[in-house]
Amino acid sequence: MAQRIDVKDLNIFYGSFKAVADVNMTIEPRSVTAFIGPSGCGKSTFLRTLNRMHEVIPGARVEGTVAVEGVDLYGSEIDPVAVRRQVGMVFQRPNPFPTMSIAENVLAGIRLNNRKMSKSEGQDLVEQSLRGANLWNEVKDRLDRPGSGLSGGQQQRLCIARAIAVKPQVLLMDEPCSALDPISTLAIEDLIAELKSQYTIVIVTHNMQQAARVSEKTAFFNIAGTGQPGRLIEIDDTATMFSSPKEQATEDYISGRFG
Ligand SMILES: Nc1ncnc2c1ncn2[C@@H]1O[C@H](COP(=O)(O)OP(=O)(O)OP(=O)(O)O)[C@@H](O)[C@H]1O
Repeated sequence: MAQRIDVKDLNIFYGSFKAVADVNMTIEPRSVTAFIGPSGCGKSTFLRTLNRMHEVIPGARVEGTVAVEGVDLYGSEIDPVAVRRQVGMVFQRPNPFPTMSIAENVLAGIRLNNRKMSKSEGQDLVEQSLRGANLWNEVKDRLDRPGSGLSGGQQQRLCIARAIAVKPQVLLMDEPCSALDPISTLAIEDLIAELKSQYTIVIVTHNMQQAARVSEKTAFFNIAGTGQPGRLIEIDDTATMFSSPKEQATEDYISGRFG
């Protein structure tokens, strides 16, 4: 199911402000790629262009291409809704639908996509997705209770279950652990390690140890100054990035000298 992403000459705008300039990168399937860099360098903005969430913001647009398995997501014949089904997203704050039950939350993405399924098919998918998100054992006896009654870490795993229920090829995660305690963070990191055998995973994180723990590749973004666009400085194997990066700016950031 995992797919490769090729980004070419990507420039990202909010109105006339160029927020990110000239990104070229390949994101490998069945692996985790981490985006790191100082605040405002455009990590989240870039992440949102990988499933066309960026253009939901009025005035926001991109130039360049984002190809998933060779197909440009921004091609004129491409339906953005289909893109978001293929490329799922998990956000910083767990955001289950508060009035829906745990089971309904898992199926919410399917329902939005208007897919009809029988009750037993729905039940199977709920179980399969919750198992996939390492949450089944904790919630199997209260599937009809509100998703908002779970702990923060459980809610985030519920959101991951909701994302994988639509069977995406790619999972984008924007600081998925920043609102979680260390134990829940570990649970999510373990889950990411399991999911990467099936999905292409991209994670934005401020936590350098987390990038080192979970990812195969790390991309460092930087910004030259206020009002300047963010740029990709380098992307390499995570072990190399954290031991012998090619660029001085990467070394300075990783060693905590700035950012
Ligand atoms: N909705 C928006 N409208 C206009 N400008 C925006 C919008 N969202 C982000 N920006 C700007 O785009 C630039 C990149 O922001 P972005 O949030 O992508 O950075 P980031 O690296 O993810 O930062 P952080 O680590 O603080 O989350 C910033 O200058 C930001 O102010």
